[in-house]
Amino acid sequence: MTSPVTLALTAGEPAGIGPELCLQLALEERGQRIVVVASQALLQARQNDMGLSVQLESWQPGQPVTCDAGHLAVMDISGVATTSAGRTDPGNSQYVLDTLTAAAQGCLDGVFDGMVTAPVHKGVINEAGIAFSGHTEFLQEFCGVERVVMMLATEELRVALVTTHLPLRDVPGAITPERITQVTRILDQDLKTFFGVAHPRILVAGLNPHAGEGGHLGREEIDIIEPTLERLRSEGIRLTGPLPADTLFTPHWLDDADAVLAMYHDQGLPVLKFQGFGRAVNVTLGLPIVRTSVDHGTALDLAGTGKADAGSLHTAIRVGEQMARHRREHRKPPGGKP
Ligand SMILES: NC(=O)c1ccc[n+]([C@@H]2O[C@H](COP(=O)([O-])OP(=O)(O)OC[C@H]3O[C@@H](n4cnc5c(N)ncnc54)[C@H](O)[C@@H]3O)[C@@H](O)[C@H]2O)c1
Ligand SMILES: N[C@H](C(=O)O)[C@H](O)COP(=O)(O)O
Repeated sequence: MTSPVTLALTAGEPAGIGPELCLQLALEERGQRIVVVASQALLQARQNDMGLSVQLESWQPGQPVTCDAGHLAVMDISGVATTSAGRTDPGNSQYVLDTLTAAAQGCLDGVFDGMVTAPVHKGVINEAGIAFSGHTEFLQEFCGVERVVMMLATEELRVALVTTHLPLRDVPGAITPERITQVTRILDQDLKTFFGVAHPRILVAGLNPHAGEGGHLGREEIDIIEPTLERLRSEGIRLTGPLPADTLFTPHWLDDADAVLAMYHDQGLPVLKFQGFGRAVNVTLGLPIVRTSVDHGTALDLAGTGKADAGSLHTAIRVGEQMARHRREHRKPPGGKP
């Protein structure tokens, strides 16, 4: 018998749909132990506004976690400045980061088996004078690792990225042999560790139109990507590419692949989100902790209306639990109990 998984769920941007998605989740019976890491006052204010009735239970490490419908365990984080739905406030930024820190530290300390994040608003955090480009980079720095990989996935498609939240003008300079090597090794390893893919087959996109058209539309494929892939192939990693990104996302290639490695954010993610927005998960690979997230943003236009769909949050929780169980398996001593 395996013990239940305990996941921290950060509620994200106070003005966004994160807090109400947490409350929506609390109205259901849950298979996992979920502790929402957020301001309890914020959750109470949002449920008052929306006419919801969830019993918020203050939780601290070591205490049991309720899974009952209508109840929600909350690790209270102080410092929220304003709680209005739809109206962002840079004064909330440090509080938002404090929720991430508390959840991540709890994972490192073994209090949580993993963390799931509701969306934050990158722009508002920067408006507070805090440089922040995303959970992915924040957690990379917090955990002190050199490289992590952003991967979004649906049941049918996984898309990982060589570069994450970079201005487009900075992308070509970031496509280096070192980065491609690190990202590809992490992707290959974590597909095995967390997703049960024994011998991952990875399609790699080129950077330029038509993968550079033999050097006539850019040379990154010839000078950087292909030689790097060749070295990685010699390590036994199964790579196809660099392929033209416009035709890579077709059944001809995808039917025989386990993941796509795109060179930059808007090369890969629009395809994934077109295919499965609302039921996809965002995973950070290469961390010493499990972290999953929703596929959508703060949806300020929907906050407080009750119209936000919780489909992606359900996926993020399911995949987070699956990854946490795989991590336990990998750490289990031979013959030992999980
Ligand atoms: N995981 C994260 O933290 C994360 C992910 C993506 C975007 N963001 C951030 O969110 C902010 C807003 O980004 P955006 O406007 O590009 O994207 P968005 O996902 O917030 O909104 C895009 C559209 O999708 C709708 N939508 C989003 N989530 C929905 C849901 N659960 N149910 C129904 N409809 C939903 C919105 O109403 C909007 O029309 C930005 O600051 C961005 O950086 C954060
Ligand atoms: N790139 C993500 C997306 O488009 O869904 C999103 O911005 C969230 O990224 P982080 O998990 O790094 O916050």
